[in-house]
Amino acid sequence: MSKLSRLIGGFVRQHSRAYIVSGIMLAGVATLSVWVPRKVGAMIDGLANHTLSGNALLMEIGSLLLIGLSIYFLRVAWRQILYGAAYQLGVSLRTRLYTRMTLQGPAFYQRQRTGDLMALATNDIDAIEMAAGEAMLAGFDGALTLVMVLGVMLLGVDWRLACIALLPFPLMGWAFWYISGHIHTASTDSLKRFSALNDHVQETLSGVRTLRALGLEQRSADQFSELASKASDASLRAQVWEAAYEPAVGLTLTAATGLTLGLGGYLIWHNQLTIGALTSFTMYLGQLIWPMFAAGWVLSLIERGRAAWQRLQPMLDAPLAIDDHGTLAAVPAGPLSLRGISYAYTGQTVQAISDITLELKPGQTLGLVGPTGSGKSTLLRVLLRQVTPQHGSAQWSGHALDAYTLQALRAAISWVPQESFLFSASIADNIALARPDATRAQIEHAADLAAIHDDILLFADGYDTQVGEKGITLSGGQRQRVAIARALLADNDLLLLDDALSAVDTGTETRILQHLEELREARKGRSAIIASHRLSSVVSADLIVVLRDGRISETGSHEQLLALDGWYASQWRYQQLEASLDEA
Ligand SMILES: Nc1ncnc2c1ncn2[C@@H]1O[C@H](COP(=O)(O)OP(=O)(O)OP(=O)(O)O)[C@@H](O)[C@H]1O
Repeated sequence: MSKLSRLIGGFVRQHSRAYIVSGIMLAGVATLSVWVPRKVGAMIDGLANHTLSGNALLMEIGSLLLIGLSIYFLRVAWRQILYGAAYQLGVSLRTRLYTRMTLQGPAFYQRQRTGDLMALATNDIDAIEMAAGEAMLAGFDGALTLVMVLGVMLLGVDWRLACIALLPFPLMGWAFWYISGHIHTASTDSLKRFSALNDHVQETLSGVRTLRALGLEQRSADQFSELASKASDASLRAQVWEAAYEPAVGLTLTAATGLTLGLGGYLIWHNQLTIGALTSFTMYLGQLIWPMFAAGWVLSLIERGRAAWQRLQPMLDAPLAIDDHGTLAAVPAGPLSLRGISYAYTGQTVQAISDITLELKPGQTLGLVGPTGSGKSTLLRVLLRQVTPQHGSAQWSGHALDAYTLQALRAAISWVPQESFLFSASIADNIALARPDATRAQIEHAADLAAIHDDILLFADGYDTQVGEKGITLSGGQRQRVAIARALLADNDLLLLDDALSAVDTGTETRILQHLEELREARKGRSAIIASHRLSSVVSADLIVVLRDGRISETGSHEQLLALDGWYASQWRYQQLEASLDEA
């Protein structure tokens, strides 16, 4: 696993200018800060010895004020420059994660929880950003101040005082090491618990109607409250450990001050040290507070960043569920041919589809029917390359499906799944999703073919009606027809309908199917695969394939299958009877 330091190192190199400029400003701040106690010490000695005139004293005070102002402005400037750069790391990590997530296939999302991924994109990346910005600079600032202050204490004031003052520091080093280990564990736990909380919120919001319908609001609220208190406990544990730095610093500095005053008093008593020098020295000791706190703070930011990076990196590096090494950038017209295709989902011993062999010529329509769970959707997923079959070969126009780039393959297919997703946008924009340049007339034509045009006109804003999260809710059947309109507008070579008419009444279904047929007549070469429970959807298909337990059990035209008197024929009779009862 690559380390956080490597990630940050690469980032610092990339933004070296910002880091160098901030570093120089910080060095300026440190130099000015170190100068102050020496000036104050000299002033005190001057006052004590009556060698400082009133004018000189005013000048000294003025120059101290000037130094204070310069320190203030330099601090503001370096923070702005540095954070501007550090936020870029957040942007770049978020973009990397987002891009990776858009490329991942269903297998990846089956393993990951949405709330967790959202937490990674927000909370965890924030923690890494802090490690690259705040921690880097506070670390540099603290280290520089420490070296300069120690240097001045040792060489500029009194080496004996410096040596005695440093005695308690190794103990503080040990305490820091011990605390940071606990912070790492507590931070990992806290990030995980925040993810779980996020996940619960996401799932509740998606399934809020089901929750309400089943009267599970209270149970869900209780679960939320439990997760929230666990998340807050975990966060508190991390904070408690972080707070432990402060007493360690306080104790060390108190011990150092005590030792300094003891030795300082002795040296003054024996005329080996001036009062001004002891004042400077204790001021320098005070200046060590910041590097000490910085060290604690930096350690905790780095541990949080490391914990976040350990969670984020596997997501960024997770191999794509579907490899995309094809080179052909377009799918030419030609037959689709499957030979002995078998596929079992990850972790499943039973194959979802077994030994599927079939051929679809350009312009043909294939009907795919079978009981629920018989493998219809899985077969369509193979064509979309959402899953990779373990056995057999799938070719389109003479090339294996994986010889095409995923982009090319999917651009040649219009897929309408069982549950279509509508984005938070207008109906027109939802239909034009695959063809944003489509004119309103083209959009309306596609909607007309999908038998949704009249429904849309009934909405107050017509095609501009907002749907999705912030808009109106379409009925299941309306949603399916908007999705079909979307697919028809895309006008690709192969149309896959996966039970896409299940929520539409039979009359509307017949109208849509008729439109599809007219469309295929008008545009030669367009093929379609219609997977459906309802046999009326596939009656006029050129070839109907019946799947049972993942295997092809019957094939033929509607008439041939009726003559075969197998599953198809008995299902047909049953569905016809059901339809006539419905009409009666
Ligand atoms: N992601 C998955 N992981 C594991 N098993 C799966 C997954 N998706 C589907 N299956 C299993 O594969 C088999 C075929 O499912 P598939 O969805 O292809 O059937 P289907 O014919 O489309 O069913 P339906 O008509 O109910 O939509 C079923 O046994 C199903 O439980």
